[in-house]
Amino acid sequence: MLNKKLLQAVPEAMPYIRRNVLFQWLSMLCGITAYGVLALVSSQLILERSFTGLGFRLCILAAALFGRWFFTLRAVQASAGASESAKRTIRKRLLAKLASLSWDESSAWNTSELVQLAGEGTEQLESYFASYIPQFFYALLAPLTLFVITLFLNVPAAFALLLCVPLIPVSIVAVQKFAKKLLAKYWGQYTTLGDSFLENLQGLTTLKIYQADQARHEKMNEEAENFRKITMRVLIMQLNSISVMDLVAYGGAALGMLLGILAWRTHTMSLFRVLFLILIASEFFLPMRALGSFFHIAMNGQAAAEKLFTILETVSRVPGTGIPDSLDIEARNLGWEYEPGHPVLQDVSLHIKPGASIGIAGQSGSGKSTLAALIRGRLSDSGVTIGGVPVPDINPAWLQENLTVLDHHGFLFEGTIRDNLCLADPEAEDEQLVRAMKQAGINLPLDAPVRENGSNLSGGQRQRIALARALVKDAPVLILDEATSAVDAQSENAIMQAVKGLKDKTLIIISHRLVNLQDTGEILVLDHGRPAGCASHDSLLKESPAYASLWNAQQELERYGKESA
Ligand SMILES: Nc1ncnc2c1ncn2[C@@H]1O[C@H](COP(=O)(O)OP(=O)(O)OP(=O)(O)O)[C@@H](O)[C@H]1O
Repeated sequence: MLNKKLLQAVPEAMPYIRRNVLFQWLSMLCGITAYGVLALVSSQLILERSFTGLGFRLCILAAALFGRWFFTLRAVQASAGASESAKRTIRKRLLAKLASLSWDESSAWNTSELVQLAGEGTEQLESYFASYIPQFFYALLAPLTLFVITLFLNVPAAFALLLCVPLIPVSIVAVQKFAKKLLAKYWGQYTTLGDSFLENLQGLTTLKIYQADQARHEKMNEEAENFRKITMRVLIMQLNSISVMDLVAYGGAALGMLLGILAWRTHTMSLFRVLFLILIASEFFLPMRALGSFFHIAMNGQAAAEKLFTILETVSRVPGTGIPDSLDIEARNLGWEYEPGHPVLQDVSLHIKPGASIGIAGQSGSGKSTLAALIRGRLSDSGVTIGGVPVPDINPAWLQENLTVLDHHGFLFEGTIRDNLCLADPEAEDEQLVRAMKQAGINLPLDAPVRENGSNLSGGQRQRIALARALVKDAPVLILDEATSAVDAQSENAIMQAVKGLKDKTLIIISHRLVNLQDTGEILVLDHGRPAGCASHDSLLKESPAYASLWNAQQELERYGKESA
């Protein structure tokens, strides 16, 4: 009934949990005192019809009620503390873990699942720490305390009440196995629905263009209906088990009261004792009954926790600490496969000296971006070295400092152009920013507003601002991975001109348009992941049939394009 792993995951919550249990216990003692005074005053009024000492007793009653209110308040505060520390710790650990994973390690989880776990999943764990765990200990402590008190009132009733209490946890354990399976399924459907929703939202324009939105809508309705059904099954299971617990709790309390009344009728118990027993009998069961209701919330939290732990327990690569002493990039007989038995790169060798420029060419799917990802450390393989140090062993901060990548869609954030450029260097002066903009061939004011993802700019403007940002960063190695594939010819020229002007940088340029690679020192040609030549443009035309056929096909296409224009 207790998840040790979860408890150990948030040791910070333990002091709050201990305080919560203590305050609940003190609150219960105050409640018992109040019941005791009530029973005493009532029996006095009934039997003696006298008001002697009533004022004093009422003062004790008021003090006991105040104590109950005060300690309950403190228990609630401790509960809030436990919940806050649990949420903070779990979210921190989750984010730290995700940040420590390499790109290929983290791509095993999709975005919406992670968002759901960090949000809703962690919220559900909050109830586990704030309500379930303290209640678990309190529900053990309370009946034992009441048992000791009841022993002074009536021994058979005390034993009867104590023996009925464990029936509640027994019923909880009985549903636990079934509930666990059901809740795992519930979480599975919840994340699937979240995934579909996010994917459909992101691809809504495409769905509309291809008039596929209606079909997707129906599919999502189907998934939502399945989720509704499983939610109903969870609720039915919870309501049924709560009904069983109610039966045990109130049935047990009634039994205790009955035994007390019978003892009173046979004159073996005073009226005060009977009244006191009647008042406290339900208190025996209420903590266990509350534990039962929290149990269902806790089970939900545990289903989310199972998923959280699969992430937290992922053995991630220890980040490298190496600092290369040169920018010599080398790969010897490099191979890579995303899935076992499906090689994407085989036998690739290259050597890029500092300040050199290299083009990577090949048909779509030939492994160009994969090679770039290996060079920049996004995939954990030690086949590429920089300055003799395998890339995964290099300090990630060093890699980020020295390598900059510009892909086909440089992301722009909401704000101004200045805000976006200053991401690369928060200290950069306006003069430096303007120079980079000029170099990238863009003529817009630094304070020009940028909407989310640059939606108020043209594709060409967006990409040129992204290049300007890369220039502000001024890293010695610049990787362009299809940086011009989504822009107009004018922007493509401006970007390529700017790149050609970067004489002091190591340039790795991946482009489908081979004219963009023509001026690089060397071009590595990939054919289905295998090297098919590495030389200058002119030599490759003669020596590499794969390159020559790519070039000729492109020339043919461009000629056709010009003629038909
Ligand atoms: N994350 C991934 N998981 C599994 N396979 C992948 C992954 N990324 C790429 N691939 C596969 O690896 C192969 C090479 O992909 P890569 O993106 O490196 O090719 P590319 O030459 O850059 O293609 P393009 O020119 O179209 O961008 C493809 O068959 C692709 O399906």
